[in-house]
Amino acid sequence: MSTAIAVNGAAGRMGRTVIETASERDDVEVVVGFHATDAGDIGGVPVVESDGVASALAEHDVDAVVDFSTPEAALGIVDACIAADVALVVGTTGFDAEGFDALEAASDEIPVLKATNFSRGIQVLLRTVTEAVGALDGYDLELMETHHNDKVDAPSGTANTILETVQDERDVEPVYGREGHAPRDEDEIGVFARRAGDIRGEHELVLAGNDEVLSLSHRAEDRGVFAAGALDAAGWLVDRGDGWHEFDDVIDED
Ligand SMILES: NC(=O)C1=CN([C@@H]2O[C@H](COP(=O)(O)OP(=O)(O)OC[C@H]3O[C@@H](n4cnc5c(N)ncnc54)[C@H](OP(=O)(O)O)[C@@H]3O)[C@@H](O)[C@H]2O)C=CC1
Ligand SMILES: O=C(O)C1=N[C@H](C(=O)O)C[C@H](O)C1
Repeated sequence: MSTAIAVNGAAGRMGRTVIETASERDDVEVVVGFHATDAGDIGGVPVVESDGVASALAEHDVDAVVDFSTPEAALGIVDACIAADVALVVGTTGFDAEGFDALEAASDEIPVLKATNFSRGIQVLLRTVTEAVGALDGYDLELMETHHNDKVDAPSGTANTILETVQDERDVEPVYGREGHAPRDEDEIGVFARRAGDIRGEHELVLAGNDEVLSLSHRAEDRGVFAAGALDAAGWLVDRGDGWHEFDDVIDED
């Protein structure tokens, strides 16, 4: 039986990609989409206004919502998901601490899975970051990301996740985009965000020391990679209980 999915942010770059990616699979079906205003029909999927989310979840018998929208729009559907007892997969980035706490609180009542990056390669990169930073004590660390020119949050959610992963291993302070007289401190990590063209998403952590440079990098070549991971997560999540879940657990169980 396929998982019935609703897409929040259906008219956006990722929302449209999720609808297209799901249309090529048998295990998931996008049954409805949500947009701030009436967006008609996208890829054969009815898209309803966000004030109709609660009734649409019931009417379309939705199992899971996949959200790629804005922090405000994501938080705007949480109560409806709880009321309908629907699992929530969040791909949106750029939440502040309060927004993140609201998602965590929702996970007391429904299954919630949030990932800043639904590519499998990035999950493996995160594991590698832990190993490399743990093993290469004292190496200088620098973090770079590059995205399309319409991206609004910086650094990217993924860069923040890489930074947190580094900080779990080593006590480093981020310095964002150096400028002027800015000698490097041994306990800092430079963080840089570039925006250009339609670059799907590039991340690189450089570890330099001991007359060598280790570069851990990832490049997404198509938004379909994120859509596929989010749909995998949705199918996995509907069989789980209420609580906070990680994408790493999804790829571990394949
Ligand atoms: N976790 C991951 O793997 C990935 C995460 N992302 C993240 O996903 C998010 C979306 O990215 P992207 O698709 O490129 O951005 P877009 O701006 O293309 O899409 C966001 C969409 O959400 C819509 N929206 C605004 N308000 C609402 C609302 N109240 N209800 C429903 N929809 C609404 C926007 O409409 P309008 O334009 O009319 O305002 C827009 O169409 C970003 O935070 C991005 O960082 C992106 C790729 C991968
Ligand atoms: O906005 C994007 O495009 C992307 N956003 C995510 C992020 O902020 O890390 C994931 C991916 O890099 C694409």
